[in-house]
Amino acid sequence: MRAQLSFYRFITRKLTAVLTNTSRCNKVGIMTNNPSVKNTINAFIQRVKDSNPNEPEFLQAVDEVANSIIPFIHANEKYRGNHILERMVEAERIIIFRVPWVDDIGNVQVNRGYRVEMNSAIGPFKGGLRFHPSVNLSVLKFLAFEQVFKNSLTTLPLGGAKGGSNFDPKGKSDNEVMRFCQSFMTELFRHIGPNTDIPAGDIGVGGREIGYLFGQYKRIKNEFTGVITGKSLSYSGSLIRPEATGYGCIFFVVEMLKTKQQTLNDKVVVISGSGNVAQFSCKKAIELGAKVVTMSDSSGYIYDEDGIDDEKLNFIMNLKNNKRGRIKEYTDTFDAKYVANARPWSVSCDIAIPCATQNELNKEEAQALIDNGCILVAEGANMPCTPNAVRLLHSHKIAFAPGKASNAGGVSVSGLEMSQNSIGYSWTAEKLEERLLNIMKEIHKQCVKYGKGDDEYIDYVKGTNIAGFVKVADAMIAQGVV
Ligand SMILES: NC(=O)C1=CN([C@@H]2O[C@H](COP(=O)(O)OP(=O)(O)OC[C@H]3O[C@@H](n4cnc5c(N)ncnc54)[C@H](O)[C@@H]3O)[C@@H](O)[C@H]2O)C=CC1
Ligand SMILES: O=C(O)CCC(=O)C(=O)O
Repeated sequence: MRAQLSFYRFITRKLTAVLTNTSRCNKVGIMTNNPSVKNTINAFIQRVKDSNPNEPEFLQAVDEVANSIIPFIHANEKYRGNHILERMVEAERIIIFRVPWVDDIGNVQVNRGYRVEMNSAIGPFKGGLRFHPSVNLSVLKFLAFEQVFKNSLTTLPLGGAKGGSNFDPKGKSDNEVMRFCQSFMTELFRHIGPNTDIPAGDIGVGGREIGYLFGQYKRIKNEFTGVITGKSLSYSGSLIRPEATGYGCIFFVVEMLKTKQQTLNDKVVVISGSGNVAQFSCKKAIELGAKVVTMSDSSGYIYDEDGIDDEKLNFIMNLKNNKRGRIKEYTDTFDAKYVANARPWSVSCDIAIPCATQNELNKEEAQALIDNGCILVAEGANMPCTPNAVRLLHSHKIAFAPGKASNAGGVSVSGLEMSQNSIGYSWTAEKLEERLLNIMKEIHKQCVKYGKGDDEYIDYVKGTNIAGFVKVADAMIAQGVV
C-alpha cells in the first residue's frame, strides 16, 4: 500500500513538473520528446512489469498504449489525477478454471480455461474466445486490454474482454471438440450473460465451436438469449458477421489509401494466415480490384504470382473450413509456389495485411517489405507486428494501421448482432455492410483526428490509442472510483 502511494505521488510529481514545460506541442497539444514525460512513462511501465511478471505479450501491449496515452494525459488536465491508466491495466475480473473432458478413446484430458474481463466502463464485457496451445494468461490479457480500446473506437457500447483455452482443436474429431466446448461452457456460463459478458470467436473458435458453446449455455440456463455472437443464421446469428473482420480491414485500407489519393485497384497485396480474417480480407480485396498473391498457415505460405481469384479462394475456404487441411495442398490444384516454414513478408507487394497471429512480422521482415516497395501495412490480426517492426515502419513514414483500428469490423458487427438479438429482428446483408463501412470510416476519422502530425503523417497507433482511451476515460470518471 505504501509502495503504491509513493508510486502515485511520484507520478503526480512528474506530471506536475512536466506541466511547467510548454515546449514542443503537436496538433492535439501533446508534448513530445520531453524527458520528464519519458521518465513518467518508464516508471509506469516498470510498475506494470513488476506487478505482472512473465507476461511479455501483455507488457508489449501496455508499453505501446502508455507511450501514446501518458503524454496525452499529461497535456489534458481532465485526465490527470484520476489514475485512469493505472486502473485500466488491472482487469476488473479474471476467471481461471479447469476444463476436463474425455477423448474418443476414453482417456480423460484436462485443459485450462480463462476469461479476462478487462473493462466494462462503456458497456458489457465483449471479446472473443481463443482455443490454441499457445494460450496463456499473458496472451489473453494483452488481447483483452487491446479489446477495450478497439471496442471503444467502434462507436458502440461495448466493454472489453477475451478468453479461451490452451486446448488445440487441430486434429480433434467433431465429437471431441463438442465435449471440450460443453465442459468449457459448464464453468463459463455462470460468469457471462447477454447484459454481462458476451463472448465470440477468435483463433480456433469458428462456427462449429460457437454452436457447441451456445447449445450448452442454453441447456444449462434454459434461456435462448444473445449471449454469444458469431452464431449461425439458423439460430439468431447475424448476416455479415463471418465476413466482418476481413471486410472491415479492407474498408479501413481504402480509407488509408484515400489519404494518399490512391485506390486498391491493381495493388499487389500480401496476406498471411488462411483463417476467417485472412479469407474475407482476401475476398474483399479481390472484389475491389487488388491482386492477392499469398496466404499462409503455421507450416508455410503459398505464392501465386497470377493472384488468388474467387475460384481459388473458394478452394482455400473449403480446404480450411471443411476439410481442415494445410495450405500446401493449394499447390496440388493450382500453379503456385509453396515455401515451407516461412512467412510471406519477403514477397514484393504494395500492401501487407498480416492476418494470422501476434508477433508474426518482425523488424527484418518490415525492412524487406520497405525494400520491396510496400506503402501500407494494415493489421488484420491482433498485434501481428512487433514493436521494432512498427517503429521501423513509422520511421519510413509507411502508412501503418494497428489491429485495434483496422480489425475492429468483427466486433462491430458482433455489436450489431447483439442489437438484432435484443429487438428480435434481422437486418439485411446490405444494411449491415453499409453500417460496417460507416463504422470503419468513423474509426479512420478518429485516428486522423488524434494521430495526424505537423508533417501530415498519420500516426494511426497514437490516433487509435487516444481516441479509444478518451471514451473509456470519460465513462470511468463519470462513474467514480469503481
Ligand atoms: N475472427 C475475428 O472476428 C477476429 C479475429 N482477429 C484476429 O485475427 C487473427 C486471426 O484470427 P481468425 O482468422 O479468427 O482465426 P482462425 O483460427 O480462423 O485463423 C487463424 C489463422 O492463423 C494461422 N496461424 C495460427 N497460428 C499461427 C502461427 N503461429 N504462425 C502462422 N500462422 C498461424 C492459422 O493457420 C490460420 O490460418 C487473430 O490474431 C485474431 O485475434 C481480430 C479481430 C476479429
Ligand atoms: O466479435 C467479438 O466479440 C470479438 C472479436 C474479437 O475477438 C476481436 O476483435 O479480437
